[in-house]
Amino acid sequence: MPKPNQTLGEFIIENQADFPGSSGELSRLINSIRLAAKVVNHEVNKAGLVDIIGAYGERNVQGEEQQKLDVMANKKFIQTLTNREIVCGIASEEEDDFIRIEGHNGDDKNKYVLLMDPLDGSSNIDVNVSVGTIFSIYQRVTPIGTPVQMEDFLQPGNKQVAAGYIIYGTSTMLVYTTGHGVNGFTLNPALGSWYLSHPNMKYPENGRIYSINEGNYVHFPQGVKDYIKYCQEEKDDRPYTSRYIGSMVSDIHRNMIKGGIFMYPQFSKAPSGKLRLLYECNPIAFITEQAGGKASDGFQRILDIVPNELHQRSPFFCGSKKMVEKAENFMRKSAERTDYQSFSFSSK
Ligand SMILES: O=P(O)(O)OC[C@H]1O[C@](O)(COP(=O)(O)O)[C@@H](O)[C@@H]1O
Ligand SMILES: [Mg+2]
Ligand SMILES: [Mg+2]
Repeated sequence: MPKPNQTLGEFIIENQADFPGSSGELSRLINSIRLAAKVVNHEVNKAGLVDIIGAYGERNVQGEEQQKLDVMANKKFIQTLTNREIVCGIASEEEDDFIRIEGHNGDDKNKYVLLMDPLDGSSNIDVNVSVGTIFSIYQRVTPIGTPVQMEDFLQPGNKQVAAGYIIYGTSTMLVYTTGHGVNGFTLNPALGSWYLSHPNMKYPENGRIYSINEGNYVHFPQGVKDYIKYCQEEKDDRPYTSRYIGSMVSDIHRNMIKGGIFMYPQFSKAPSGKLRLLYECNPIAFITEQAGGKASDGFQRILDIVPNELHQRSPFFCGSKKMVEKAENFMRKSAERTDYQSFSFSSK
């Protein structure tokens, strides 16, 4: 049972017991992430003082303008994990292809791959609003000792062995799961140590916060419009409160503590949604389910989606179980109506 104010280092050692016979490689990997997060936190906190905000001048594989902090965070995580020879491969939002990480003897001795969104909420960097880092860890499926392959990364989310996020906000927190519940650690900047501040995090089953970029309203599927109307209706415990930070990690973190739903659906300008399945939706969905919440693409469980591309996108509905179920009902009903209308139109 987690002890309040336990340090992350102590917690990792103590929870090694969750993995009888394990090599300790996953613990060392979490430890490396803990270190990289501190390095990035240090840079994020200086944003505005040093020349680290603004555009980097290049576009990533998704065609998005990279921010200097995107590139810095990407570099720091890759450097830290490479130096510690703790993964056999890394995939990142800021890298076109996956990176093979060889040991210093040129061997491929490690069994884990890491996928990451090094800086989440890039549009908020310059305006001093909280941003984050998201990571997802899998055991490779190709033999140890051979070069890592694309199939090691294109695994469904239900195969994750660990996932987490770091939030660089009013305080800096690392929240993660290894499939045994969700725990949150707060960095004490003076001591440089992470302390267990949020043991055993649980989503309230229901909530009163809905989180979506309503600026896209007219382009949303009818089911989403119906659900937003439902949230805004003067009835029972509604209307709900609308909150949207625009950094997914921060919106999700708030909803997990207070109860709520976060939605980034498909819409006419983004037919598959915006968020990336492998390093945004999957890790957040794993944490959400481990905290008693629910995550889907409006119809299917996110963790059961079988990926076929490294940077593929997915619609995302995530949060308190009852709220996500309600939103899914509206999506299903409107889909049935559309099917009926297209059927009745086609049969005429
Ligand atoms: O500005 P929009 O379209 O609402 O998008 C905001 C969403 O995009 C993101 O910023 C995408 O993540 P990145 O910043 O890592 O590219 C999410 O954090 C956020 O929820
Ligand atoms: Mg992101
Ligand atoms: Mg990003």
